[in-house]
Amino acid sequence: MTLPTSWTSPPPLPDDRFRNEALERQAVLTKPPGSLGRLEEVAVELAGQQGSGRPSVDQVHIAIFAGDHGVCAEGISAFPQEVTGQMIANFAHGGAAISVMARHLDATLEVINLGTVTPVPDLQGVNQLQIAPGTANLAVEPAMTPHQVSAALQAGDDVAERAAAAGAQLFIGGDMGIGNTTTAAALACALLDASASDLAGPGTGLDAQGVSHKAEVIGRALTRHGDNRDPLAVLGSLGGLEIAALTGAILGCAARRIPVLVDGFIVSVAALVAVRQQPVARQWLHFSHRSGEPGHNRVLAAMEAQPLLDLGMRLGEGSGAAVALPLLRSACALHNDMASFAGAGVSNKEA
Ligand SMILES: O=C(O)c1ccc[n+]([C@@H]2O[C@H](COP(=O)([O-])O)[C@@H](O)[C@H]2O)c1
Ligand SMILES: Cc1cc2nc[nH]c2cc1C
Repeated sequence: MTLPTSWTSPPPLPDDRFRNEALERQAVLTKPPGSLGRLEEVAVELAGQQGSGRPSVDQVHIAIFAGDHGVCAEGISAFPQEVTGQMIANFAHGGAAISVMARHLDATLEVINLGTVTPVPDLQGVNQLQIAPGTANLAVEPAMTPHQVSAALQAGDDVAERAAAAGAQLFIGGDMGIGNTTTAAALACALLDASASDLAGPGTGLDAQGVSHKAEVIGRALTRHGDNRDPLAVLGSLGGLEIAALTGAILGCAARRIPVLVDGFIVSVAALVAVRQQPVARQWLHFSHRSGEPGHNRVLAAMEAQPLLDLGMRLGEGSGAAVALPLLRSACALHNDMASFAGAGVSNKEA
């Protein structure tokens, strides 16, 4: 399998000097130490990641990765497969949740169609790659060929390259793919040695009977796959085109020193594949929200991730990350612009 050239060595580490300086600055700002809670940690991590004394997430690059899933043949989603292609058009026309949020946040938005079952017309802002007309049915055969995995990883890395060239200070990846909660759950089961019933959830809205059928389909896929735990082998066997591209984008951002704000269940599973492939990539990740999809908890725990928000969102598209972005902006503004005890003439804590 050919891997993106940005992966020839492990990702760099964030810059400890800027991280430590940011910690020292937090200690002298006019507030009791720690009183801004997680916002302090966010600013300190961003300072180290950006190698800057004034962290900023004004310039944000959002990319939505879309693809179809052969496992839909097993009846595992509440929605029909053609919605994937229809939603790509909705992203381009500005009517999807992430389209609204990208405008609201003044972020760049691009859409990458990795491969749909129904053809999608040429649309402005949509990069049509069509690596395959969706994946194969992972319950009966490997979802992707090694060539397809390579092409999808490279597509993600290309997005990271574009984000870097545009001067992005933060990257948000989103997903769109009917059936991809089955795919993501299967991937997570294989990587975490979890059982299908632990990680199968309602996705777009299955009832309890639908969820138990979905767990049975995932169980069949896991039996077929066997016990190979190599992250890219698992990705090829049980993954999706958009999930592979997200993995490529996350590792591509880490390689280029761009912090990533991780969205919900599907993007977190792509991040898990990335972290299993290159553990240092974890140091470039911020976690935005806890999805309503129940399997998300296990995936977050495996990366020791504490998401910022828990709003019961389960949309995908990068929407949870977009909703959390203002928290990162607040963290930066407070870190950069608050007065120090000495500067404001405020007495510090008693020694
Ligand atoms: O990211 C999440 O947390 C999430 C949770 C549930 C559903 N989704 C979205 O819903 C679609 C997949 O759901 P399903 O039921 O078709 O597997 C896909 O387009 C995802 O973006 C996303
Ligand atoms: C309408 C719709 C929008 C979505 N956005 C992400 N996943 C989705 C699934 C559906 C069904």
